Amino acid sequence: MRIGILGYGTVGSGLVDLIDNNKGKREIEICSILIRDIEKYKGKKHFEKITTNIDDIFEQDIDILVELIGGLNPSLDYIKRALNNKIHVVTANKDLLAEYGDELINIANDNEVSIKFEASVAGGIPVLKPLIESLEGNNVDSINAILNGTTNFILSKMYDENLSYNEALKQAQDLGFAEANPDADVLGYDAARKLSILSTLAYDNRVYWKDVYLEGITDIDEKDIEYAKKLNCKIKLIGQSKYRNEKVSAFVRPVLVGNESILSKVDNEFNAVILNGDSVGELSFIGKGAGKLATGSAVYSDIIDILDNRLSCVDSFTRDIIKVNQVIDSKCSALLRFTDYKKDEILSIINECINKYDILNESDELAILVDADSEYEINNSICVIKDKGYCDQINKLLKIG
Ligand SMILES: NC(=O)C1=CN([C@@H]2O[C@H](COP(=O)(O)OP(=O)(O)OC[C@H]3O[C@@H](n4cnc5c(N)ncnc54)[C@H](OP(=O)(O)O)[C@@H]3O)[C@@H](O)[C@H]2O)C=CC1
Ligand SMILES: N[C@@H](CC=O)C(=O)O
Repeated sequence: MRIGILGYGTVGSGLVDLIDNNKGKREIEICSILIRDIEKYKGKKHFEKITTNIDDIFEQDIDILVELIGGLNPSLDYIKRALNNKIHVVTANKDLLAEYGDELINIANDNEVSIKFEASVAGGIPVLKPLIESLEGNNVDSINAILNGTTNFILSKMYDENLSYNEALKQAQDLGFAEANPDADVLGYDAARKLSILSTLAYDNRVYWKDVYLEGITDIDEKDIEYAKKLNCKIKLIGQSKYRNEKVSAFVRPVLVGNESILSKVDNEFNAVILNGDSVGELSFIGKGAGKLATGSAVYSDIIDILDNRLSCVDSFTRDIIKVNQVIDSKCSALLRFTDYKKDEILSIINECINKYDILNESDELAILVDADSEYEINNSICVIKDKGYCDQINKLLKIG
């Protein structure tokens, strides 16, 4: 099997190591590797195969194009060119799948080749293949997940080692976990894209990533961590989606997760995906969600599937986009923090609109934990408090488990 690799960074070099380490077991020939800045790669193995010219890749009569550049451009053009030339594609690029999954699957189908993307969701965890193949006999109705290694790493380091947000982000970047632009990680876009890919496959309807309710971790501060510890919780960037009565609800947001739950035990760059199938029940997948060899492992497995002619069908992306509800319409709890506030007035509104509350702090700021019948109730009381001018700065952090 002759392959061309686009990108020789974290994942590209992880894949090359895996191919070299497995030499003799499998016939995979690296024909050419595309990068931008040749100077950076002097002294690296396979230097003789490195090029900055995309045409060199397509002139090599390759069977598979492996795209590990990231982003939408020029990856989209390169992948389309491969598919239209009847070359299989393997990619780790969730940005592309979330935005153009429908178009790419259609082009692949028209050309009778495969596009595989195991590494695009949850790095090294084999979760798409079980979802596409092994769970065919199920209707999956919920996904609860940690889908971004960088943010999970940052939140773990802030919680366990009292690292500042910036120190932890720098470490995640040095370890190769973060995206080229880490805003995609910390603002939640990356996790939303991954949740949309998982939800599309799980519910066999296209869930568009921009319809997912989205909050990143940039507002999480030391006080949130203190409250989390007080409540026996951790803070995790959770991706959750549910399918009920032909409707989907989906969010990516930082959440207080009870210490007894599986998700609270998933730390650092590890990811977790918990699915519920109507036949099999709950299934949990946990493993490294980012990093060179872990992600390389998922890319390698896609190449082997093509080599062994295991080409599964993923038409879910070509279905109609389904409406996504962004607010939780069932019982829920949240931590509310008020700075510069009128305490009595706020509590009287909370009393009117919300079932139950506990005060956690009323010295330097007001912090209360509320239990409500739905998130609408919580949002409603926040609106009233703001409208009446009792507090401008209100932070809300959902609590689950
Ligand atoms: N890092 C991780 O843990 C994971 C990453 N992914 C995904 O894998 C993909 C690759 O990520 P990662 O390896 O971390 O990225 P890196 O930034 O480490 O590497 C990117 C590589 O692509 C090359 N490249 C970038 N743009 C171009 C271009 N326009 N033309 C030619 N070459 C280009 C870069 O070359 P140069 O150095 O010369 O600029 C570099 O070799 C992304 O889609 C990412 O989201 C998925 C799961 C986990
Ligand atoms: N930046 C991503 C890399 C893997 O998808 C992450 O941190 O999870």
